[in-house]
Amino acid sequence: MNWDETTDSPAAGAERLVGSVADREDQAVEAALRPKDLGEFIGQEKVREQLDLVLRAARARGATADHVLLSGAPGLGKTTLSMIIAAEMGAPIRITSGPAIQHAGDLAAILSSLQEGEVLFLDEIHRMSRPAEEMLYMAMEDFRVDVIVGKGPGATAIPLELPPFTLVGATTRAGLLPPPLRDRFGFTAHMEFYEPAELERVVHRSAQLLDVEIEADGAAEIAGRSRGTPRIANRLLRRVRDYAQVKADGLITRDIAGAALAVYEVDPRGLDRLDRAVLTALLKLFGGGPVGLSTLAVAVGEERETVEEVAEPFLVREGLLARTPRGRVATPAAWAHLGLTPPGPRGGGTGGNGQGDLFGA
Ligand SMILES: Nc1ncnc2c1ncn2[C@@H]1O[C@H](COP(=O)(O)OP(=O)(O)OP(=O)(O)O)[C@@H](O)[C@H]1O
Repeated sequence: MNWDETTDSPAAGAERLVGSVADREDQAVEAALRPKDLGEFIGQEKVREQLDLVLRAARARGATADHVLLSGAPGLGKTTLSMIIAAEMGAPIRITSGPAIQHAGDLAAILSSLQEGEVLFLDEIHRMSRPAEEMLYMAMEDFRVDVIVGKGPGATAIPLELPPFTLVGATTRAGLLPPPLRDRFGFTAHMEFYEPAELERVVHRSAQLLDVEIEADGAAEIAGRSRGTPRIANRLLRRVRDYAQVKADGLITRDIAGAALAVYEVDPRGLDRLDRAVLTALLKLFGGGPVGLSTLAVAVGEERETVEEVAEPFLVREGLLARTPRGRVATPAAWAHLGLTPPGPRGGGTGGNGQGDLFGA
């Protein structure tokens, strides 16, 4: 699975119950739900094993850990892992992000105030400005930066020694990082979407921390609708908890979880209203495609970008929709998911106009 093509865009994810980007409520409660050490961190076995070796070896040498690059979709635990790295190294952590560092001076200010061994977590590292990025190369390699004082021909570079530190960079798209930056990380970990069984464990753990009673079937129901993402699992758990409190006695069973998530229009596979509207239009109006993106967007009354960036990534990842040079095409799984019969070889079934993009997309 190529996650580069399948991540929700940050702007789009924020307002959906199944969006993978943190909303305000997530930010408020996530701190309480974060695993504190590698042992508590669920799933991502390979990453955990490799990181454990890197950190143990550094500790045994009494050295600062190598720089770490974490790549993967939002909500898979990159921030959590960076905090775990700091905790395992017994080091403080400073958290910032690429978009917050627009000038090299912003980065110089942060770097020059780091303590020895400190972990600097740089989220969305691919969105840093170019001059800051170049300053980071030298800081990562030689623990030194050149601070430029003055402007024009009179400008001078004053070298500044930095204490050894560990940079933990996070990105949703490792492919967007320039190779000189990527090469300066001693350890790169790619985080995959979680398996349903792993998400069940996440739900059980969070339920315990939130003091919510949940049956195994209830946790499985929530996990199956969480799109492989712990952040979404935790968010759905909170909505199901509300429902269980108001409509029942607080205990989350499979039926309660299913009924609660039906209210929020999250279906058993994790598709929401928009995802289903796109699939339904593709199947019912266009016979499963191929149809151009613009036509599909008009048919569901959404912007082209919304369909492309919000709905499609998950549909593609789930194998329900394919992007082909001739347009969007539904897979047999899409017909099955919506309980519809695909048209026969001579254009029977629900039919469709079989046209490409009327709007020239
Ligand atoms: N492996 C895990 N085990 C248990 N909980 C997890 C795990 N990974 C993530 N979580 C939970 O999911 C939530 C989101 O995780 P986190 O903020 O680390 O994601 P992220 O990848 O940094 O997201 P973003 O890219 O948006 O910053 C946290 O509250 C955390 O508790």
